[in-house]
Amino acid sequence: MAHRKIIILGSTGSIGTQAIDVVGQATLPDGSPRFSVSAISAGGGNLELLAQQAVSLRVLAVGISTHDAGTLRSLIDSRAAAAGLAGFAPEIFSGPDASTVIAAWGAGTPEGAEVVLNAITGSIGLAPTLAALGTSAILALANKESLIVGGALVKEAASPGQLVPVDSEHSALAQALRAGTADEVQKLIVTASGGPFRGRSRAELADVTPAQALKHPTWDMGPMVTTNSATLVNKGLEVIEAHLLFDVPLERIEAVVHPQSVVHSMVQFTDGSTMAQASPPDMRLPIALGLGWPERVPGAAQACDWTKAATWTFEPLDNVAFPAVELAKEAARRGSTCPAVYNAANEEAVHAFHAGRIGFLDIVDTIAQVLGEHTPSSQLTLQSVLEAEEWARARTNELLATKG
Ligand SMILES: NC(=O)C1=CN([C@@H]2O[C@H](COP(=O)(O)OP(=O)(O)OC[C@H]3O[C@@H](n4cnc5c(N)ncnc54)[C@H](OP(=O)(O)O)[C@@H]3O)[C@@H](O)[C@H]2O)C=CC1
Ligand SMILES: CC(=O)[C@@H](O)[C@H](O)COP(=O)(O)O
Ligand SMILES: [Mn+2]
Repeated sequence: MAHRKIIILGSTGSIGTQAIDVVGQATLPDGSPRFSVSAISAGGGNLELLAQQAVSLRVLAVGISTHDAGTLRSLIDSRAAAAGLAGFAPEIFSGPDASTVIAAWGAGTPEGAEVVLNAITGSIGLAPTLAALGTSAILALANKESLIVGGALVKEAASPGQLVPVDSEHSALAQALRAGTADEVQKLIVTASGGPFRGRSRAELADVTPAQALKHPTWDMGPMVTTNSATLVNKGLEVIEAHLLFDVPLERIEAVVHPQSVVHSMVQFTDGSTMAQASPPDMRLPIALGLGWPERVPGAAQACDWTKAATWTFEPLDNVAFPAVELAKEAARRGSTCPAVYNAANEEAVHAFHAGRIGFLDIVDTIAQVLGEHTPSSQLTLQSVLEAEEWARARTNELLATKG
């Protein structure tokens, strides 16, 4: 166990702020900090918080995807002065490539990070993911979208053991997979809370509102992933994520509804044994494991309380009301640029839903239509992914303009 320098991309979000919490708590056996943060980045939607993080973590570099470097600098200056840190002046990078620059910040120098946590939301995280994989750092990946849209490109860029999942289900699978060899694995079972609309029929989903979709039953997360949990698109993305991370064929990956979100996923082995990872729903556990991988971080989160009565239930997915998982599997089977189209269409439709332009059912219906119209590129390259995404976003918005 040794001290690790980390970089956090998306530091102001749900995962980013919980990661900073983990960093503040974790110590080495001698009581010294286990982690320190050398650089952070965010979208620029919350400059106050970013400046406060930069000063309290004493980072060496900060990135924002907007062009507000001047505002950020003055916010950092005034917070640093108030904290008695005159002269504190981290490097600031601004503009659309800032997180990509931060992802590789200090690489190859003594200041370089041992772990990069990508906690950006959306497929905009692809370039930072590839940049982090171009260094010798471990990539602790919360930004599932970059793996799904980049597919083989991301896998090829990763050296063995470099890509470590932070997503709760995939962290659970990675832990359960420690119990057996690859040829002993029969199935991966990815659990789903079922979201706020679990149990509803398709007809009963027609009038649900954005506010209702943002009321997740078990997790407190950013708006995109919360909405994706409501449509089950999140589970579709996670089935593809599991397929890519663990090289298990899609037909041997199942999603099952587990409303309590305590069993985070399971591996079924060929002898009939199932290994499950269980803990109360708290992302600090998989975040800490991602930062410390392969070592656990003691005290990262509360364990289950076995002195209290508890019930865990499991039920099959309703693929009629929630066809997003089957659709994701179809996208992954077709391969190439199809998963990128699935994700891009979803990102656009979710924005339209929250803007009140379309209904809830239009989200997955539109993904299906756009995916159906897509001709996958013959070769998966960064260029073909970006082109497919651009086409999918434009086509989605064209279709959505006729709804509402
Ligand atoms: N939240 C959770 O519990 C879980 C999340 N995940 C995954 O983790 C990722 C992050 O989710 P979550 O933390 O909930 O999301 P949030 O919306 O809470 O946070 C997103 C972060 O990304 C930053 N960001 C947005 N756009 C850009 C950009 N162009 N460049 C750089 N940074 C940007 C935001 O900055 P700002 O707002 O300051 O502009 C913010 O810091 C997603 O992929 C999600 O699916 C997976 C499992 C659980
Ligand atoms: C915490 C986490 O990993 C989320 O991705 C979670 O999976 C969302 O819950 P759902 O199971 O409802 O999608
Ligand atoms: Mn998850």
